[in-house]
Formats: sequence, structure tokens, C-alpha cells
Amino acid sequence: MADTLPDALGPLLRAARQRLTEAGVNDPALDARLIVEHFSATTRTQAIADPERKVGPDAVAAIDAALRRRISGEPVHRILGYREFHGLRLSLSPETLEPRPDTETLVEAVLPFVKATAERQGECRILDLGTGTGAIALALLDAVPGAVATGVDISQDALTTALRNAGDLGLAGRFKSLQSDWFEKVSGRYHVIAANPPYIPTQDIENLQDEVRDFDPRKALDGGADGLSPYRIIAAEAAGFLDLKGIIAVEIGHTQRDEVTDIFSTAGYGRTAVSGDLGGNDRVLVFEHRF
Ligand SMILES: C[S@@+](CC[C@H](N)C(=O)[O-])C[C@H]1O[C@@H](n2cnc3c(N)ncnc32)[C@H](O)[C@@H]1O
Repeated sequence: MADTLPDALGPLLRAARQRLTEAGVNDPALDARLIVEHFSATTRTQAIADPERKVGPDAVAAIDAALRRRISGEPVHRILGYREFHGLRLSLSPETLEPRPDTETLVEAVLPFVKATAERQGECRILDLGTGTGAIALALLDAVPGAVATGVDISQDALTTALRNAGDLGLAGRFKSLQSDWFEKVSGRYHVIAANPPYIPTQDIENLQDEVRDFDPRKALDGGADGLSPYRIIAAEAAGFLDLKGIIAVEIGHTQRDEVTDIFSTAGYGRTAVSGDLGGNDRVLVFEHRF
């Protein structure tokens, strides 16, 4: 049984950090801060300016429970129930991937095109395939008032969460959700087709970090035998849904640049950009169709 937690904010933070450190959690200071701030509804500034501030017994109990979950291996954002993406707070649910900072690379890669299209044509239509929390679509809608987006997912749970996120962010009027197996139920033409599809080869899933394998949904990870199945489907079918001057942007695994480029080249696309993530890995490819 762990020690009882103190009820003053500063000592509570220190005790939380110590518990996570002793348990070997990866980034104990950050996770302790996120948990304490969230469940005590306090801010970093309050912890610094008023460390003796009292935290109520219900909040201390919630922090205690959250620390136990973290120590048993649950990712901190699953415990909090949300994650920040491109400056937006996105709620998570069992069938949504936790949006990752690497995926912000995709948002940045297409943002100038989305802005320019919206300015030129008064509207930019975005199709976000495998939308999950709605991360990509909602980040683009938030940045470009002239954009509208359809978020497609096979998971109804994910779409419910994406719609909730759109509502919470005041973007519901420009975001539609569609349950579909990739393009199966999609109609219309889009200036941007964006996708962060599942791209882990099936046999590699068992070797992923525990936090990913055990808490991110399998449907969001498993890209088939070689990890490339979704790219083949998207490349084969996208032309029917892409505006004449539209672009496709896909996130990739860091070793998949050449294979994914070949898949799109064979389907009639030319690659116009490769973007690296924060770690310097190839992370996003952008294509246009050679109609
Ligand atoms: C890697 S996650 C990406 C989620 C989100 N776009 C992000 O970047 O955080 C892939 C998403 O594709 C969805 N998905 C998997 N297979 C699908 C299919 N056949 N048709 C549509 N969506 C699919 C999953 O449910 C999951 O939400």
C-alpha cells in the first residue's frame, strides 16, 4: 500500500513525482504534474505561487487512483481522457488512437495548400480518412475558417468522439462524420485527402511498446501483413474523390517512404513533398494526380 498523499498542492506534487519515479515511469515529473493539475483542477502557476493551497479529499483520492493506473502501465493521456494536438484539446475514447505530435507534421504539410485553396475558391474541402479523434481534420478547420471536412472512420466509437471534439471546439458546423470502410460510402470531390492510416505490419504489433500495444486500438495500428494495405486501397481509389488540382497527404512509418511512393506512383500519382517529423524521420508524403 502506497503512503497517504499530502493535501497541500506543492507537497502533493512532490509525493506524486516520487511515487512515479520509484515505479520507474518514463517521465515522472511531467506525468505527476499532468495528473495533479487535472484532478485537482489547478494550474502550474498556482503550484508555484501557492504551494500550501489545500486540495480536497475527493481530488486527492482521484490523484491516488490515477497514479496507480499510471504505475500499472496505462498511458497518462488515457488516464486524463484527452490529449493536446496542434494546440487543441481532444477527448479520447477506447477506439481512438492517441493523436501523436508526429501527425502535426501532416497538418503543417497541407496547411499552406488548404489556406491558399480556401482563399482562392472560398472553400477547401478536406477528407480525413481514418479520422480517429478528428485530429487532422479539426486542426485544419481550426486554422482555416474557409475549410470544411468530412472525417471517415470504420469505428463508430471514434466518430462519436470526433463529433464531440468538433462540438467542444466550436467546429461542428464545418465537420461531418461518416462511417465507412475507407472510400466505400464516400461521395463528392475533395481538395485535400489526408490519411494517417494504420501502418504497422501485423506481426510487429506484439513487439510495440506496452503502452501502444495495450492501449491504442488494434484497428488504428494494424496495416496488414506488410503494413501497407491501407495505402494500396487509398492509392487505388482516391482519384474518384480528388479534385482535379487536389492533393493527397499520408503519414507513413519511418521506413516506408519508398514503398508508399511506389504504390502511389503505380496508381498515377507524383510525389510533391516529403516532410520530416521532429525526430528527423520521413513522416509525411504529399502526392498529386497526373490526370
Ligand atoms: C493511425 S489511426 C489515426 C487516427 C487519427 N487520424 C490520428 O492521426 O490521430 C488510424 C484510424 O483509421 C481507422 N481505420 C482503420 N481501418 C479503417 C478502414 N478500413 N476504414 C476507415 N477507417 C479505418 C482507425 O479506426 C483509426 O481511427
